[in-house]
Amino acid sequence: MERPILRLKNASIYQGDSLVLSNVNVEINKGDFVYLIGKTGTGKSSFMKTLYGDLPLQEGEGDIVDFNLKTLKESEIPYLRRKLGVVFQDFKLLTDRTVNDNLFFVLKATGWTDKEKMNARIEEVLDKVDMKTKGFKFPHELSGGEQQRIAIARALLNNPELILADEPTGNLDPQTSVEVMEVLQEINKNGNTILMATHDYALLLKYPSKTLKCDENKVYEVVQRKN
Ligand SMILES: Nc1ncnc2c1ncn2[C@@H]1O[C@H](COP(=O)(O)OP(=O)(O)OP(=O)(O)O)[C@@H](O)[C@H]1O
Repeated sequence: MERPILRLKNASIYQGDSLVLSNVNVEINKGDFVYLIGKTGTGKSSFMKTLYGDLPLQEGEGDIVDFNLKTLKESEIPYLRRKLGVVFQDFKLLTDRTVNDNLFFVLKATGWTDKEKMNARIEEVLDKVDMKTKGFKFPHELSGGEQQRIAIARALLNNPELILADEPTGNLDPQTSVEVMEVLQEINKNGNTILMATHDYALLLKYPSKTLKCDENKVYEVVQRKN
């Protein structure tokens, strides 16, 4: 069997000295779409941050896209992030440049040099999120849902093995959330693995999938009722 994309074993996650999650055992396999739910302050963001190297894993074991989180060095973090696509609630687009230049910036920063290939890749990812005609726009000229679709396109640039989306619909109205979710579903159908933290139970009901819940310092899988 293929190795899981993410595997945490007896992992404990701390913010400073305080324990946020203990004894976490989680596996995510290629092609999975997994939700991470839980009340505010239960540790969803801390969990995500540990996965993209923003919080060190202090206890237990963790392997993600072939990196060992326990022994991860500061200098390895950029390489880990290249194999991950991270999407945030507040989009985090650079406001002083167009969509194309936002995407170009990331390609350049991750070692791409051939202009033709860069432009072709930008067109490809914009097409995946149905934003091919909006490359010349500045972020402030786009709606929240459109900005999030650009952020998803940006996450796809380097063909990530795993997409980590932390409350990607948190700033969007229900209709726009569904549109962004459709994009994520489509990307998942095309083979991308996605872990998405969310508060939005309506999305969970509409698009049921494997669900992990943070509660009382633990992470456990929720069995969804089918009715
Ligand atoms: N930078 C930090 N320094 C210290 N404590 C923190 C920090 N960030 C979060 N915490 C604490 O860690 C715990 C988990 O917070 P976290 O942000 O991971 O929860 P969350 O489930 O993502 O919440 P939300 O849904 O509100 O984003 C909380 O008790 C929070 O106060």
